[in-house]
Amino acid sequence: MRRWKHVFKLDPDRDIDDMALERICLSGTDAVMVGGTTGVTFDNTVDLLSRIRRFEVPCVLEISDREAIVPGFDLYFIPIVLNAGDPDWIVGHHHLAVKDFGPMMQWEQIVAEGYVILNGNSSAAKVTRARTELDTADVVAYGRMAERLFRLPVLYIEYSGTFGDMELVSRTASSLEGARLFYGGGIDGADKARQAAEAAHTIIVGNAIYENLDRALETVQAIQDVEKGCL
Ligand SMILES: CC(C)=CCC/C(C)=C/CC/C(C)=C/CC/C(C)=C/CC/C(C)=C/CC/C(C)=C/CC/C(C)=C/COP(=O)(O)OP(=O)(O)O
Ligand SMILES: O=P(O)(O)OC[C@@H](O)CO
Ligand SMILES: [Mg+2]
Repeated sequence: MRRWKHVFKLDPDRDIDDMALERICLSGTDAVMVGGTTGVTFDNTVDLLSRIRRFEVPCVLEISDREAIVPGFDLYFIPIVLNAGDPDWIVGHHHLAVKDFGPMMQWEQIVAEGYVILNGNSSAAKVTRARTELDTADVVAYGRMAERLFRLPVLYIEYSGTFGDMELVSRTASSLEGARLFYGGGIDGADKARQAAEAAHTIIVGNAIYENLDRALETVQAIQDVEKGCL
């Protein structure tokens, strides 16, 4: 996970045909993450996992619903929304899930993500009642809390559905000393992928898969170009 530069996020609540799924899984992306804010069920998650498992790409579940925790993923990513207005999305659902699953959890498969949600119009912001009116200093402070207070391995800056402020992302990444900065939101092609990859450690491409697959696939090569430029 610490070496991932590019991840595709597939939503179990959205349709993807076999050909498109094959192109995603064979694209050269570092991993496929399964997740979404609404409409994620046990059944649609099992279905997507079994289709992805025809390929060798690492496959992780980002849990957003306790009813849709499916065995068989390589890793489980657990969002903790640091700027949630409703504490259930910081510790509440997690507490109930650990109460149910605690005895059978393989903790080495668990990756906790400190989320900061910055697009107030996104489903994730609405569900968690996120306080999105934040400036760079606020987000840097959340980053320091994530890695220093809570020892989280990942800070996820989430602009889901819109392309964010890369200056803010870059300054936050620079302030982290060990945690990885994941950036997701509005990466719809190579140009935005390059900008995001210059600011963050790992970029996540979601909606573009469903909106323009060819352009979404170009983001993988764009990351490789940024990497070569850094050598
Ligand atoms: C045997 C077995 C199965 C063992 C498994 C054990 C295991 C892994 C247990 C897990 C225990 C645990 C701590 C679970 C957490 C439970 C939980 C529900 C936590 C809350 C997560 C959370 C804060 C969700 C809020 C929403 C959110 C941040 C979702 C993340 C994904 C996201 C933002 C997607 C974007 O959504 P999208 O649908 O694309 O949005 P748009 O419509 O805007 O595009
Ligand atoms: O869907 P987009 O806007 O690409 O965002 C990706 C991801 O961060 C969503 O959780
Ligand atoms: Mg989405």
